[in-house]
Amino acid sequence: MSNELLSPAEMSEADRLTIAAGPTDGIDLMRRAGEAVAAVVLKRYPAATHVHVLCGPGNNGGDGYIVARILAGSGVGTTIWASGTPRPESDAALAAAQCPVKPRPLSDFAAEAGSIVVDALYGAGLSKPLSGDAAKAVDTATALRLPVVAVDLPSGVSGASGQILGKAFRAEVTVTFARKKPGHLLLPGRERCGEIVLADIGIGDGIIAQLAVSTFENVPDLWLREFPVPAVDAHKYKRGHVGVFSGGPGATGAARLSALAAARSGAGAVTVLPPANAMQVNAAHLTSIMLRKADDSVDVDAFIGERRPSAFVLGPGFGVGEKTRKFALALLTSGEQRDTSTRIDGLVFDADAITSFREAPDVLFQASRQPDAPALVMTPHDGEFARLFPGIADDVATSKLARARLAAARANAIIVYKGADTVIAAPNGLAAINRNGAAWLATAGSGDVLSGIIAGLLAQGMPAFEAACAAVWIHAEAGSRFGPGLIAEDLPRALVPVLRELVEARTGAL
Ligand SMILES: NC(=O)C1=CN([C@@H]2O[C@H](COP(=O)(O)OP(=O)(O)OC[C@H]3O[C@@H](n4cnc5c(N)ncnc54)[C@H](O)[C@@H]3O)[C@@H](O)[C@H]2O)[C@@H](O)CC1
Ligand SMILES: [K+]
Repeated sequence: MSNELLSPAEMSEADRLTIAAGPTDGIDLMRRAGEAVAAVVLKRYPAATHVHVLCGPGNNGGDGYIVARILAGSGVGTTIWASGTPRPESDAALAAAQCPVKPRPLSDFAAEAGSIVVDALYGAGLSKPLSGDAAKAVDTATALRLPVVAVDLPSGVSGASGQILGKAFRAEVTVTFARKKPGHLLLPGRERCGEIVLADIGIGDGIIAQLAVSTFENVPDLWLREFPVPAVDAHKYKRGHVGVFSGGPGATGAARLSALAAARSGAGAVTVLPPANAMQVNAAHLTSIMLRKADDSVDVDAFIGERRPSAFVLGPGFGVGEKTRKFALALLTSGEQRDTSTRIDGLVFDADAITSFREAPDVLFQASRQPDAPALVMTPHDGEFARLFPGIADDVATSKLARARLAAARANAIIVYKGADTVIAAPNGLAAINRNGAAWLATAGSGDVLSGIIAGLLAQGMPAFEAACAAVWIHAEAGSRFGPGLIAEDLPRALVPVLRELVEARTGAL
C-alpha cells in the first residue's frame, strides 16, 4: 500500500531504518531526491529561461544543491540563493561541496519573469514561522508570479498539520519522497502544494511496514476489501435494514435524503421513522422506503424487536433537545437487554443528535463506552465539533488530524470531522484524510446523504472505520463528478456509477 501518510518523525525514522539496513546511505537518498526534483523541472519547464534554487541550511537545502548541480550540468541557467550554510560533514554539506554553482546569499534574491523557483529552503524540519529573507523570498516569488517547484513541501507549510507558519510558497508542483505527509492533504497546506509528485528514493515498502503507520490517505485501497457485495443468496433483510429518524411535519426532507442514500448504498431495506404527525407528509414522498411511526422509545423498541434493523441514522432534521438525547441514549444502550439476533451493528449520529449533547457530552461518551453499545459514527462539521468537544476544538495549535483523533478517543466513536479536508478518526488511533471532494458538495442536505451512506454500509456489516472512510470517499466522488448544479437530491442517483466501479473493482479483486 502506498496510501500511508508519514509524520515528519516517521519520515526521518524511515530514512534511518533504510540507511541502517544498507547499502543505501544518507547521501544516496538525498541524491535520488534531488534527481527526482530536477527531472520534474526539466520535464515540466523546458522553456524556462533560468532556474533559481533557494537552499536552506538543512537536508531540504541539501536536496536543492543536488537539483542545482543537475540543472547546471544540463545547460540550464541556474542560480543558488542560500540561507545559512549546511552543518559541517552533514549530507547537505557534502551535496553543497559537490555543486559547482556558487551560492549567493538569500538576502539578495532577485529574479526575472520567465524564470522558475525551486524551493528547497525548509521541508520536514520546519521548526518556526518563516521570517526575514525567507519570507521576503516568498513575497518576491509571489509578486513576480514565478512558478515554484517545492522540494518535499512548500517552505512554510507544516508537514504534520498543513498549517502555514508565517508565510508559505504557493507551489505549482511539490515533489515529495517515499510517501505523502499529512500536510500535503490538510488545508490550507494542500492548496499550497499544487500537484503532488511522489518520488521513489529507495525507501522500501518493508521499511514503511516497520513504522506501523496509523494515518492514511482515504482512497479505495484502504477499505475496498471490506466493501460489501451482495452474496448470491442475498435477500433484502440479509443486505441490512436501516432506520432513519425523521423530524416533525416541517422537517422531514433531511431524513428522506439519508434514507435514499442508505438504500442506494446497498441496504436491502430502509425505514423512515417519523413522529405520528409527520407520517402523512413522509408517506406522500416515499415509495420503496418504508414508514413506521416512532413517537417515543417504546415505539423504537418495538421496531427493533419486530424488524431487527442493523443500523440507524439519528440527527438530520430531528430537532435539538430532550427527545433527541433520549432516543440517542436508548439506541446506545439497547444492546444491554437484547440477544444477539436483535443487536444493532452501527449508529450514525449527525447534526441535531450531536448538538443535543452540547451541555453534557460526557453522558453521550459514557453511553458509547458501554461494552454492549453498537459502533457509533459521528459526523460533525466545524461548528458541531466545537459544541461536542470544546477543549479539543479550542486547541488551534494542533492539527485537524490530531483534533479528530483526540475526539474519537474521548467519544469512543468514529469521528468524521467534515470539511474540504474531511478527517476520519477511530478510537484506536487509525485516521484517514480525504481529498477527492469538491466545493459542489457544500450544499444543503449533502451531509444528510453522507450519513445515509455510512448507515447503509454499516447495515451491510462493513466495519465502522472502513464504512465511514468509504462513505466519505464515495460521497465526495459522486459530488465531484456531478459538478456544477449539484443539489443534495442529485446525490443518491449520482452514487450509482461510483458504486458500480467499486463493486467491479471489488469483485475483480476477489
Ligand atoms: N536522509 C534524509 O533525512 C533525507 C531528507 N531529505 C530532505 O531533508 C528534509 C528534512 O531535512 P532536515 O531535517 O534537515 O530539515 P529542513 O532542511 O527542512 O530544515 C532544518 C533546518 O532549518 C532550520 N529551520 C527550520 N525552520 C526554520 C525557519 N522557519 N526559519 C529559519 N530556519 C529554520 C532548522 O533549524 C534546521 O537547521 C526533507 O524535507 C527532505 O527534503 C531528502 O533528502 C531525503 C533523505
Ligand atoms: K521546501
